[in-house]
Amino acid sequence: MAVYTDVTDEELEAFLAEYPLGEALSIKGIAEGVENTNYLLHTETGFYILTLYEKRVNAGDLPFFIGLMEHLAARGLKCPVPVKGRDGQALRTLAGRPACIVTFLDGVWVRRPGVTHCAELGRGLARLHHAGADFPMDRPNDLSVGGWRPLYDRFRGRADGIEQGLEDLIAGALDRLEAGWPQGLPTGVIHADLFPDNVFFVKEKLSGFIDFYFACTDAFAYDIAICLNAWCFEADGSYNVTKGRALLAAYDAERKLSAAEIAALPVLARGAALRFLLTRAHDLIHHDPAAFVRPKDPREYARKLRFHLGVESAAAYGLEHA
Ligand SMILES: Nc1ncnc2c1ncn2[C@@H]1O[C@H](COP(=O)(O)OP(=O)(O)O)[C@@H](O)[C@H]1O
Ligand SMILES: N[C@@H](CCOP(=O)(O)O)C(=O)O
Repeated sequence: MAVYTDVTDEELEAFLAEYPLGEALSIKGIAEGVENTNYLLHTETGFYILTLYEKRVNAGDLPFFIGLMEHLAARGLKCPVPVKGRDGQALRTLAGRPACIVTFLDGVWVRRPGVTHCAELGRGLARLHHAGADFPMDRPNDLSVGGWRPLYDRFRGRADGIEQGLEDLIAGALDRLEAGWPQGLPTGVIHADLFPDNVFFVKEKLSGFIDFYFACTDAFAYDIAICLNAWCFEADGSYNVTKGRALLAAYDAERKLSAAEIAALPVLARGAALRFLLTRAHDLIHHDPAAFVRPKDPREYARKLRFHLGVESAAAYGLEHA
């Protein structure tokens, strides 16, 4: 359960006094999520999400995340909008944590996305990339190729305890990716964590994106590679090319992929698989048994990485003109 920080009635009352939202009618901790504390807040003016940023979020990055949500929403993308207090600020402190209220998004996330959801996602992702194109701030991706080895070093020697052979898999993939990571691809704001739990749907229509706290400046095609990993594999570990085709065709119809992006897709997909394998393995090994959050399974991403290591062309992902 992702409620790391409790808020007392007095703290909430003083916090809310800074906003034109009326008094609190109820506040409930949200069990879902991993990184931050989220509350569903009901006030006299409606429902909101109150987020307290926990240790993995660098406070210096918050103006980027808050500014990005404001920017994307102003361009018509459906995402939470930070609510400003009477002083014009969206970001302040609550219970010793940086905190922000954002608007509530309707919809639910889909546990088992189908082909139609993947097409909606592809279209939505391309729109997100277009909407972020003129966002003036930069945030380097600290979880791209340059960040993987230092992360691996924090649990090197313990990977085979998760699964026999993991150490060789990671070391081999790291060497290859560091030597051949694509450069010069079209770049801009990417979400970088667009898993199904961060995309809301109403019936089969995408109703919005949440959780922009890994967003950064990086190659657009890397965001696509993250989505192929997170949306297009089945529970048995197989890649569903029909889902991949739907995602890629819908993206390409909205934002044309360049030849360089298409050629880079297999390497980017390996990198995306390694990135989530590393963070999951790290979080599992360093897991505090007293914490409520259940670590995600790194072996799922080891399987995906092995699949991508055997892919030579984006055609294998379902891209028609690869
Ligand atoms: N703007 C929002 N509107 C509606 N629900 C939200 C919103 N933001 C977060 N939530 C709820 O909170 C949960 C956790 O949010 P998330 O941003 O993924 O947390 P974390 O950053 O801790 O992973 C979501 O699954 C969703 O149920
Ligand atoms: N999507 C990541 C973990 C981050 O969790 P989120 O709740 O912030 O999306 C993974 O699956 O490893």
